[in-house]
Amino acid sequence: PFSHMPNSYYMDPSDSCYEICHRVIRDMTQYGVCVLNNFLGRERGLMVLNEVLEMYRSGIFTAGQLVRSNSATTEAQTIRSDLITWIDGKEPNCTYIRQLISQVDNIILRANKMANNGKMGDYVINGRTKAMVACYPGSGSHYVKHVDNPNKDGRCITAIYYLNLDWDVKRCGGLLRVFPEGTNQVADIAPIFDRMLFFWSDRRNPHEVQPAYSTRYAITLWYFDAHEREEARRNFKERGQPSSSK
Ligand SMILES: Cn1c(O)c(C(=O)NCC(=O)O)c(=O)c2ccccc21
Ligand SMILES: [Mn+2]
Repeated sequence: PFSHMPNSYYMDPSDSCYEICHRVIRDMTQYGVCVLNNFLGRERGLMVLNEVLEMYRSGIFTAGQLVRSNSATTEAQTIRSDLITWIDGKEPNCTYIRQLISQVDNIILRANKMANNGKMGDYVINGRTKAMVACYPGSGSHYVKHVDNPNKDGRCITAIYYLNLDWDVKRCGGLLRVFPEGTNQVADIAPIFDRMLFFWSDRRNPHEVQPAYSTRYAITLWYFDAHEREEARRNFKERGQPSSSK
């Protein structure tokens, strides 16, 4: 639960898209963070989980940045040990992941239109990255405190879908701790099964993944703001760097 933020919202299959979008707009506008529980419902959530487990078993995940030896000392300092793979959802055996992605697209794009004069947080959302499927293999794997988009690369909303059945933070760790800018209070979000999380990707929401002691899966999408993205691509061109394809 959030000390200064909304309690996460328990979705119900009868919820209309309007109600959900309204909730997203309200929480993002007021807190910059929004949590929706029971996002797909147990059955479809399990189908997404099975597709991710199958992908993991097939070995297509690549190590994040496993270790970077710390020159000052001999032992290799593990800076993050996540395993990731990028998918667009059209791959074989990704039917349910594809449905999840289009469900999130639906909500984000409609919420963006519904918000006052077609903007949510003054953004005009016109695209997103591929889906990043991430696995923390347990044994203390973690992700240091960071900002997803510190330098205006165009990403405005981070959307994370968690897949972890029976996740107990006391036993398994893996808590997402968000440090919202401008307050000394934190938002602790457990990566529990069928939970959907949205937050502004910029410096308003530094966050960390605390050490995980069980295998921890999540699927992340980053949504682009049209103007910021266009500006970022222009800057890349001027600096002669190919604008990233994502
Ligand atoms: C694996 N992983 C991440 O888990 C997060 C992240 O913030 N995750 C939050 C979470 O899983 O709750 C990231 O932001 C991230 C960024 C680039 C590459 C990999 C990344
Ligand atoms: Mn992040």
